Amino acid sequence: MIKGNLYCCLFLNEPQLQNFIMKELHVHLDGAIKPETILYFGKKRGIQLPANTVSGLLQHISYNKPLTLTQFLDKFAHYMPAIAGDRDAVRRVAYEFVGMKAREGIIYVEVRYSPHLLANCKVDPIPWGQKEGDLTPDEVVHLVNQGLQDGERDFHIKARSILCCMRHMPNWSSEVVELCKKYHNNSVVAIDLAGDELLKAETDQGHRKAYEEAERCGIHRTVHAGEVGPPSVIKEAVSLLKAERIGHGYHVMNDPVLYKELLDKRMHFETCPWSSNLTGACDPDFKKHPIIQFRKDQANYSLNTDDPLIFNSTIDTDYKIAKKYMNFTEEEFKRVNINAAQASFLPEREKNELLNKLYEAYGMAPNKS
Ligand SMILES: O=c1[nH]cnc2c1ncn2[C@H]1C[C@H](O)[C@@H](CO)O1
Repeated sequence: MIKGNLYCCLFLNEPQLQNFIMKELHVHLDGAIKPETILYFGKKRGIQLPANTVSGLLQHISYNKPLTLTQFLDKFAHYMPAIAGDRDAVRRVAYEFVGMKAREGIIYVEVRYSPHLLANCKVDPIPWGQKEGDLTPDEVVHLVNQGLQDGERDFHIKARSILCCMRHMPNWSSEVVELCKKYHNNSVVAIDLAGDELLKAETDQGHRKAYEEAERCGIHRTVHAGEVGPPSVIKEAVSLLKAERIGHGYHVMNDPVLYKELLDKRMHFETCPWSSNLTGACDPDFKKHPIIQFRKDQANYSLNTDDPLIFNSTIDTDYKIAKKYMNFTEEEFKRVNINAAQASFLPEREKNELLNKLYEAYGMAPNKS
């Protein structure tokens, strides 16, 4: 599956893009659903959607001019009622996700989601205005695992998952960490904290306790921080929540001392160029993007899609932006993917296997990044 010489075709059309093998660490399962699947389950379950064609639905869900993070987060409410609470839908979304990523040329992906936002039972409040049903957050994780594992078998790539706590729901977080423990290395590799980071000045006690428990039990940790929020959110993620990676993290640039400290520590930043434009996280002029500074400083970062359904994108969109506006070279794309492999939350042996695949595919000697 892995082709020897990969890069020359990167910016041509999609089938050739597969020749460049990539890793993706920051993508939301509920932001990466096929519109056809939303329509199918909406119709099957008699759930009203804003439109009944793919293009009509996309007009409501996806967009291409910057909004705020809060406005972006509101998009999920348009379609999640069609998927949440349905066993077949949850499993199918996970399965199709793996196929989608395999077609993009991704060989390893860590996909994240909130089990509570897909459930309709044993979750308080029940999300998306659903009636109470019998799908618990625990069973959601089981179903997503099945979908991901079936996808791995059929599409021949590796897919692992990260369970999200949600900033506005600190009462869900203790169960999130328990689910991480229960399904540790059965697809689930880490915990995340997602949602609107501007909600509160300080991270809620519920999240803190969950992260403490995660650290105690050897569960890997990433946190959305400094996407739209100030560097203090990143500081807190690192010092209090013991984050090993930072989701986005662009606003670290506003605190040069913290930035230097995290560069020295080799902290990994999961950057998402197109997302950062559409959520209003960064200046819309890509030539002023913090990723350019990351590149200059040879920081530890990766390139990711975040929510490709809503941003109407694939990983190719983000790579094209990096090449066109940020002067990315072949060497930098390789480095970014090696960074992603090294920062992945896989057990050491599997991580090394993947790294070796990359070195081989990129024509590099092992341990040279
Ligand atoms: O870019 C993001 N920042 C913060 N939260 C996000 C972003 N993209 C998606 N989410 C939220 C909405 C999803 O429902 C949730 C779990 O995937 O995570």
